Amino acid sequence: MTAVKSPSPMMQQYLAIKAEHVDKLVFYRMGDFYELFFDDAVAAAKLLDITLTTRGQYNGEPIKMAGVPYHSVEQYLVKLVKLGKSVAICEQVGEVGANKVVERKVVRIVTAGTLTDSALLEDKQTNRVAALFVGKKQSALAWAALENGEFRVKIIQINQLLDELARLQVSELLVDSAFRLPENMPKIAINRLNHWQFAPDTAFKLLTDYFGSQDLLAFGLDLVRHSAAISAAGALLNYLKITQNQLPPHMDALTLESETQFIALDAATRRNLEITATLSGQSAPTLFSVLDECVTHMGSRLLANWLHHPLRNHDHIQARLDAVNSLLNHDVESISGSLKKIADIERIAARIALGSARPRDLSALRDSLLNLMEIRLPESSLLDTLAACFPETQAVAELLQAALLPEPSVWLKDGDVINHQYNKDLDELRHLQTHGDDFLRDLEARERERTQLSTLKVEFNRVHGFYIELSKNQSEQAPSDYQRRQTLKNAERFITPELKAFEDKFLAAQEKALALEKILFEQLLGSLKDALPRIQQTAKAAATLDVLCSFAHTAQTKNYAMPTFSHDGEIDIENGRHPVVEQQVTRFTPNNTHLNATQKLCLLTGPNMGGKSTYMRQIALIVLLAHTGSFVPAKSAKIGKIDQIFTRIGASDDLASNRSTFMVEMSETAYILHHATAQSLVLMDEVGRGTSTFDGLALAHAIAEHLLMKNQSLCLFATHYFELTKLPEHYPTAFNQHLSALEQGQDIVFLHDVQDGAAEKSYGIAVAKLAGLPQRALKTAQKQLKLLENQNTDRQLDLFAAPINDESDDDAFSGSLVLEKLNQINPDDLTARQALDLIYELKSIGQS
Ligand SMILES: Nc1ncnc2c1ncn2[C@@H]1O[C@H](COP(=O)(O)OP(=O)(O)OP(=O)(O)O)[C@@H](O)[C@H]1O
Repeated sequence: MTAVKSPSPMMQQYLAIKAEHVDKLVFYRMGDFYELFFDDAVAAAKLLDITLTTRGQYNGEPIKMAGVPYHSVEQYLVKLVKLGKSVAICEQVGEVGANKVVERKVVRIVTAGTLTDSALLEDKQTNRVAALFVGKKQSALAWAALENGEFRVKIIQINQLLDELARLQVSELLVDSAFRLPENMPKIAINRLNHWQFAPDTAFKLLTDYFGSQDLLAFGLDLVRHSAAISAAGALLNYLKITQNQLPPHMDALTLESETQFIALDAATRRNLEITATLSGQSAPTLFSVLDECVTHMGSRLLANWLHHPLRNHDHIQARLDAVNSLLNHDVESISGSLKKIADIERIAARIALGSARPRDLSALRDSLLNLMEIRLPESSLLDTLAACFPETQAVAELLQAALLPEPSVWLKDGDVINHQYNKDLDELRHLQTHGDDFLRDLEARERERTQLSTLKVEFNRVHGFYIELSKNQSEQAPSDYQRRQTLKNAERFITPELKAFEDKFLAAQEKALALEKILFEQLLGSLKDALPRIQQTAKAAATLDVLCSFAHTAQTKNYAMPTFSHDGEIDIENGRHPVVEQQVTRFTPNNTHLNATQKLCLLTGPNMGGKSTYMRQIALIVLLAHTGSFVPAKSAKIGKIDQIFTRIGASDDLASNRSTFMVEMSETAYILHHATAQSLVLMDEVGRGTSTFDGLALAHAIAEHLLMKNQSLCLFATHYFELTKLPEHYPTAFNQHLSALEQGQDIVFLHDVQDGAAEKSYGIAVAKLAGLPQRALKTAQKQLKLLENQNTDRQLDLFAAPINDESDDDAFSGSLVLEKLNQINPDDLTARQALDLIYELKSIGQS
């Protein structure tokens, strides 16, 4: 029987650490490498494409091992985090001793949502981690961005989860271990927490301790009404504490977000409008890629956030618009020029908070703060507020100016970070070193004089320290007090007692100086931590200014106009353009849009490729842009109160969740019909086309009617079903428009021009010709079409003749139509004849 050897002390240490981080890959530091063992090694070898080897034995089996060099660890971490893995970084924290295993500790856990290293983060994307709590009565989502101290929570319905994740662009979600994820989850890292980690009492205590308050009422949260929100926020804070090995000190408030703050966009709408990603997942061309003229990464990230969070409050929007307008009349270029010199101080602030800032972070912060103070802004209420932020960090800039060398070393361990005249002791130690040069020159001169040896030099190198060097020829004549230190091919190096004494003093001074610089740097970080709220505020102000300048720049170069707002339900756009498509075509045809109380649902017809989707999206994008405070691609735009934008555009199979095109289409439509209000903007593109013609037509008709009568939203309804163009005859708030095209022989020319009335034909065959369908197939299609048209004149599908079974609903529809009609008239303005006509009209509505 072979005795099983007990694991080595090092392996025992590893196993103990691994036991605490079962679900993570443990990167175990050994000298210049991070090593992974057992299953972690197998997984890492596969994921990172690195060599799998073995080292020693455990339970009689070779231990599998894989490793990555410590100096290039970041590239491996990026890969793993992108694949949704979490990594526990285990460092050597004790002194390396001869006979014992060096002490090691997990110093941080790297997860997708909690990264702060600049090398691991996307420059233009805010990285967020969220925690979901699902309670019996209430559910809540809390989220945080370590890079800027954002910490928020919102009470949500569980079916809104995907919309919220899309809005916040979350990269990591924490859920209860028992939670069943929805089928069509986006590809983000999921980490499961134990149920107890959401316990409201523990969460409440953690949060109140963190904020140093007795309760959370200052944040609008009380334990009875918001226990779900408190659970979610507490679990999240605890997770941050574990991953960062400390409570992040820079989240100074927990904000309870309300439903009414932003225009709501569901996940499908964000996708369809291609705000920050194209439908195929690319980063360009998108609304963001076209608008991003920001010169700082902070600005770009804030712009992306603004585009995903259109405001509802007209005053707040107007403040942004006024600022853009003021900048337009000023020299925007010079402000942008100054902003270009600003570093990513938002992320530097986070690194200061977490104690990982490096010397060059602080010098960049110093230079940025000084530059910001030089910027002069034109007047506007918002710009005045921003301008007032910059001097707030003057004291910080001055402290950094005093404390840091103009160009400090990259690494603190190399010294030369702290400024001269900042600390007396450091100056003295440094003096000893510079003074050392004089001493050496003096020694060299004296020794040459004494020995009369012409090749004698006194020098220093990092490995061998100080030495006196003589050429081979003259080395034999070295005085007796010269002790040999090193023999080279052509020279001998010596040391003397005097030089040795100096070396000891010099090296001690150097060591002391380095140690002192380290202490001073830590102290500096400590003082900066106290100033964090002001630094964060300045960072936010700089980012805001950058976005406003970007808006002004776009307005100027792309000919955008300032939108205006009203309290009515209307969208009135003159010469509107699609911000992205107009950049891609040589000549974009602008179009007008008039949606209001009398024209609520526009039935949009026209040939394929005629520009229907572009036109519909451009309206949504103009509305969205206006609510971010940007000027808009139009000659003018007046927009009423909007609460939500819905889109049902395009047919894409949701293969991941095994839902057919038609199923996706219907569930998105169902969601819209359940949620759209009279203040919503709804875009429907060819609903019903995913099923048979009659089913599709009947559904499209019913959906349009529902939108008209129940939701009463402002709506664009693109369709190929010509039968639907009869709707306006029965519903006065529906109206027809079409995208025009010209037929030249068998060919078709798209004019992309929106005109009143319905399209006369669909031009399907002409478009198919354009797409290169073989002549023979085209001819057959033409014949077939003639046949079908002849048959159909006899059996035209009459949707409006068909009785609707649900009489009560029918009555309600007619009733509301009558009411709507009555609301539109002023009896005093009617002649007797008009009044009589009106009675006939009302009667006919009742009978229809
Ligand atoms: N207003 C416009 N001015 C110039 N070009 C336009 C305009 N609108 C659309 N286009 C061009 O026409 C192309 C087709 O437009 P779009 O996809 O909107 O057509 P569609 O009617 O929705 O087609 P389908 O019914 O096949 O989806 C666009 O990619 C764009 O190049």
